Amino acid sequence: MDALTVRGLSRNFGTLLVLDDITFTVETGRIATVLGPNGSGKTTLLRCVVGADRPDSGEVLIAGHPADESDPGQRSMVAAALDDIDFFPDLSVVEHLELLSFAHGHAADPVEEVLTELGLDPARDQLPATLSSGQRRRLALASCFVRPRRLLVLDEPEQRLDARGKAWLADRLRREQADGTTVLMASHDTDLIDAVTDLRIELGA
Ligand SMILES: Nc1ncnc2c1ncn2[C@@H]1O[C@H](COP(=O)(O)OP(=O)(O)OP(=O)(O)O)[C@@H](O)[C@H]1O
Repeated sequence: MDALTVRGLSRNFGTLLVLDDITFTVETGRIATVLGPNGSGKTTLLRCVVGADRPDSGEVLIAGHPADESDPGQRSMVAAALDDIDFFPDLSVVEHLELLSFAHGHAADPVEEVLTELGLDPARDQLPATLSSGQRRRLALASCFVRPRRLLVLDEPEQRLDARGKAWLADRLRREQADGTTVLMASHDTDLIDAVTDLRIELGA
């Protein structure tokens, strides 16, 4: 079964044609990376895949079905960390993760494990506004890992991570893959791309 199919997808903003007839398929358990210079449409493509933006033409199929944000079954399959994550200002790090884990009905309770893995345990009681930019990025990634997922969509997940964080990320993505999760990410980090990518999706400038 193909986890993700994008077919003939186009998106323009006014006269600017950002995505021009993009087609690709990602098989289950593969890691696909969207590559391209600044402004080439990587974020726009990921936003169209998760339903945060609508393409002008073309379609997105998730596990063979048209992408539909209002479908609870499909929503529960897709975990995303794009670059516009809003946190609840009055919920601490641990409260955020507990809320997400609970709301998505995760069978296990992975919050403590994920806090430790992401190095967020010392900041567990802090509010988002008091976190460093790297810690906020880690919280965004942690939010994906405390919930069930079959498709993981990440926009430049390496952003703001230190060297150890980047090494962890490559390892984590390989573990996601080993668990049968499909990954679609945009990245500029050649080490990460070379370490994990099965399928390269190149966008022009
Ligand atoms: N809502 C919008 N309205 C107008 N233009 C937009 C909008 N969203 C994106 N764009 C434009 O579309 C183009 C692609 O943007 P996008 O963020 O998808 O690029 P990107 O490949 O992710 O870039 P980067 O590598 O810098 O993150 C840019 O020229 C951007 O200015």
